[in-house]
Amino acid sequence: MILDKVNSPEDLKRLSLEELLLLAEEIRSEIIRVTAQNGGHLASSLGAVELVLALHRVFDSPRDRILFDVGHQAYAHKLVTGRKDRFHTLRKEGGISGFTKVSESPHDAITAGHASTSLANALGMVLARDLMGEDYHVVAVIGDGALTGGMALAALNKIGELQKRMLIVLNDNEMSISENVGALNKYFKELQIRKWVQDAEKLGKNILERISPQLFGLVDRAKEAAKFLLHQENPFYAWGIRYVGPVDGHDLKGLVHILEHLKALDGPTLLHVVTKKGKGYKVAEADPIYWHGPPGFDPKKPEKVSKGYTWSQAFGDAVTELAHMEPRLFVLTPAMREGSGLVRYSLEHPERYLDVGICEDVAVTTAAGLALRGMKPIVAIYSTFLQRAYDQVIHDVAIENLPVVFAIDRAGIVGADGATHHGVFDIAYLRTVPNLQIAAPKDALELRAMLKKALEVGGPVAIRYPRDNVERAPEGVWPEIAWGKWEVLKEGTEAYILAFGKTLRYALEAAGDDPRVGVVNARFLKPLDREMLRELSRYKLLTVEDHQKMGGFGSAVLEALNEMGLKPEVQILGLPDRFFEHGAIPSLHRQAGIDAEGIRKALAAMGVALVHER
Ligand SMILES: CC(=O)c1sc(CCOP(=O)(O)OP(=O)(O)O)c(C)[n+]1Cc1cnc(C)nc1N
Ligand SMILES: [Mg+2]
Repeated sequence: MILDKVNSPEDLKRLSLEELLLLAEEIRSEIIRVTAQNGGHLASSLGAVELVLALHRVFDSPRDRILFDVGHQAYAHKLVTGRKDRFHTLRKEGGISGFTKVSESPHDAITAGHASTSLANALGMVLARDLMGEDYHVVAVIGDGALTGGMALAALNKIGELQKRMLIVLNDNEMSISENVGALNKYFKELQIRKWVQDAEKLGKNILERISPQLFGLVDRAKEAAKFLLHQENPFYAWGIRYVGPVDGHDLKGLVHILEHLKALDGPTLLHVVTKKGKGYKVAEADPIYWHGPPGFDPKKPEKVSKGYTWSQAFGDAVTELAHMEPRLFVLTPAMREGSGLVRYSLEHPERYLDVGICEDVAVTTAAGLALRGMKPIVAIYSTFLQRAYDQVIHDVAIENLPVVFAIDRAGIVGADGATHHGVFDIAYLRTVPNLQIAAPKDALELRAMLKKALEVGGPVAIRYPRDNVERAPEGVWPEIAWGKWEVLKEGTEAYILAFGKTLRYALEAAGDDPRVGVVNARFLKPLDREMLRELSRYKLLTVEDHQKMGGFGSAVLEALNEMGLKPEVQILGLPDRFFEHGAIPSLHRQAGIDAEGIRKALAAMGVALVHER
């Protein structure tokens, strides 16, 4: 195998073009093999193989800095930068990350996972380079989806003004996770010379060149002039950035040629490459949405596997039904239609659905605008990505107490996507916001009850639920819920575990049938159910949450007890003050001590050693 000879990008420079082409196919097979075992971002990484090889052929990483926006398309990059022997550990606990990670390799220029960060990072690097009088290239690879993020567009504006030497490679496959959205995306389609036109052009060139080189030269110059005119209103020109393209992102030879040329240019240049998401693997090319991030699969017989009924689907089913009952309901997603369970909703209520692109800030403030004019918006958003819109939650929604509902998916540890994707800060960053209420349902029925009630509350409400399966709730059933009230699931004589969401299962498992330990579904985190808390303050209390300990639910309980002048023995279980890497959710929960075992240990330390513990 040629890949056996590649231990660093240096080795790529010694390969012939034929060997490079063979290497691309070997890399594709290795990406498919390992993603089939471990799951991962298959289609994105398959689409970037030639681009990665061309970049590492032309540039000199790690001296030159090559940044990958989101970092999920960088499996080929990992394979040619000394990690091929560890590639089988991709996304596994203790293994290599599924994204680029500075601490993992000198070739990983940024730690990524959240979109749209590469251009501002690159801007910082070129400023540092020039201030320190150093001389290296900075290349940022950004997808058409990531380019819909405000951070990226704002960075372009600054990059164009400063005119620092850097190369931006737009990897345009017309896809985000779903089909890409936005005016720029439409513009790229117009700009792109369709494959069939490119082929026709190549055919025309061959014929014309044979007939009359002069005529060919004339036609070619006319085409270039037309393209130049076409590009004049090119937004990148407005941003002061040299635009080159669109070029075929799978033509390895052509990419190497053009990158060699662009490498010599000064100022900022954007090379627009057109790729096929899932390139080289038929099922992924045919359905880049499913194969964006499949769980494991049989590489010989790749089939879609059902992940079971999830909280996301329970949410999607609930809002789809709700929208028939509430004509002012409007659902927004920042580029996570599938992940947030909104495919059915988007088909049944297209006029009250909006995918804003990868810009959570725009999603939240657009919801504010909708609420100001009488609509009832729901922002469907992952906990980790809501971090991108914290000021918008405060400034545009909470201050005026607007009726916006935040359906916060992936709340808690999420597993293989690791530290950049765990949703473990939202309680802390939301509970300090006045007017905003926070709830966490124990099952799909309670989720339906909370969503329906939240639309009537009249102010902002955040409802958080985990990345997990859940038992389906019957359609058409809308139970009532005592808003703000906790629920005792099991009585106890000595201690009570206050839990919600996913940790409730651990609490019930830990308490078992021991009469001394009660379990409370503390489903309202703000406001807390102070009346029940006062009653329970006669017992020892153990709070448990799938969230950072600092600033979380347990902190809120302590603050409330303090304000009420109550001093029961309280222990808080939550994630310690560090980042959790990628790994299996149960294993990470065990490490954090928030699973049934951790709860039993904490109770034993409080003098309540459970019956089967004796
Ligand atoms: C991995 C992940 O979380 C991805 S990959 C991806 C699509 C990126 O599209 P792009 O065109 O940039 O790349 P492509 O896959 O090669 O087409 C999204 C929306 N997400 C979720 C997401 C949402 N919001 C933010 C701020 N960051 C991320 N990463
Ligand atoms: Mg894309």
